[in-house]
Amino acid sequence: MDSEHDTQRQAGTGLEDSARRSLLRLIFACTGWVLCGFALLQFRNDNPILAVLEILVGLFLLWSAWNITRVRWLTPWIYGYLLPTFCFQLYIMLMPNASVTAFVWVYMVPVLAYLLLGRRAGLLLSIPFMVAALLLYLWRYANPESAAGLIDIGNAVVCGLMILLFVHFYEGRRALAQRSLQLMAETDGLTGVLNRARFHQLFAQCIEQSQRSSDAFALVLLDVDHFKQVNDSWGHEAGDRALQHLCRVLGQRLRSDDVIGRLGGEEFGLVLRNTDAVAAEQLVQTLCQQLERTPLLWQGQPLPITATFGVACWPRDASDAAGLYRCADQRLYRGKAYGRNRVVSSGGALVVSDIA
Ligand SMILES: Nc1nc2c(ncn2[C@@H]2O[C@H](COP(=O)(O)OP(=O)(O)OP(=O)(O)O)[C@@H](O)[C@H]2O)c(=O)[nH]1
Repeated sequence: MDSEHDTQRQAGTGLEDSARRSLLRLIFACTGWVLCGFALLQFRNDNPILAVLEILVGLFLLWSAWNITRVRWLTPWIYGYLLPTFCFQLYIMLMPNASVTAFVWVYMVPVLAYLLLGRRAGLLLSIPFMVAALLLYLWRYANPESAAGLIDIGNAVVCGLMILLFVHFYEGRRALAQRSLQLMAETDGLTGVLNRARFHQLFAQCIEQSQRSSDAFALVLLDVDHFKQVNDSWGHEAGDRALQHLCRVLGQRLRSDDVIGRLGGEEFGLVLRNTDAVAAEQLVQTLCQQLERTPLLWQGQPLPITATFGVACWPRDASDAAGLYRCADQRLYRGKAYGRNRVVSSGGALVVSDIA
């Protein structure tokens, strides 16, 4: 549920954050040194203004390479580098005494744009710069009257198109692979809900957000009743199907921003965002009853599945994550002790589910 939104968001931005920072550091350092080197050549080429400019920008990039791992928002730095760099490449092609080989730098445009921005933004940024570079090339250097001139144009255009095509294809496959790896790392293979580690991560994030915004939310821990008997009587495969069935039933009632995770064996956790104590108790009651009324059909026979729920509400029941977890856990085990198939949601009170 939540993991899907998260992974989709990340997969659309090119490399993951830490890899983008490392790559930017490398790019800034390389560009910084290259600019300082080229500045010396510009001095020799009688172009002191450009030389000074290149030295200043080169030094700034070397300083940025040192600091890029610490900046908070990366995207402005990426655009702040790519846009001036791509414009500068076009400007160099316009300079009267520019070398014809300055044109080759344009082939870096799709490589950098796709790696740093992902497929969509990479394509949108690459196309206008590559088209502009092609028009400049045709205007300045093209000689379509001779066969050799036509071959030059063909080389420049086809090479650019092939780089764009390969990078586009590669970035699509890479993003897909990253998304499926991330899903595997964050979800439980049997039920498809979040695994324990990811659940705890999102739970901690929810605590942090609620501390800032003072929004209420609920943590629910639940454990399938007499699950050993399900395995012993119907077999392990039926037990597996029962766990999948439970997650399906829960998932049908939860909202898309609620979190559901498997904490181990037959124990699950829910984080109900923006839900106060009253709403949480009502919802969990409904979940408990819904589960009881929806048996798993196994080999043509109804296999009853019930669970016991412990509900703890933020900020009513605790002032930190560990306290809230402990509270929900204690309520779950109190529910087990009182006979199972019920919701325990506050103090010593038991809210017994509607068992016929
Ligand atoms: N089929 C299946 N069984 C599992 C899985 N994970 C844990 N189990 C089984 O779940 C059972 C849990 O048994 P217990 O801890 O005694 O709990 P219970 O029988 O549900 O009893 P109460 O929780 O007290 O109601 C064990 O038999 C585990 O082998 C799984 O992924 N698939």
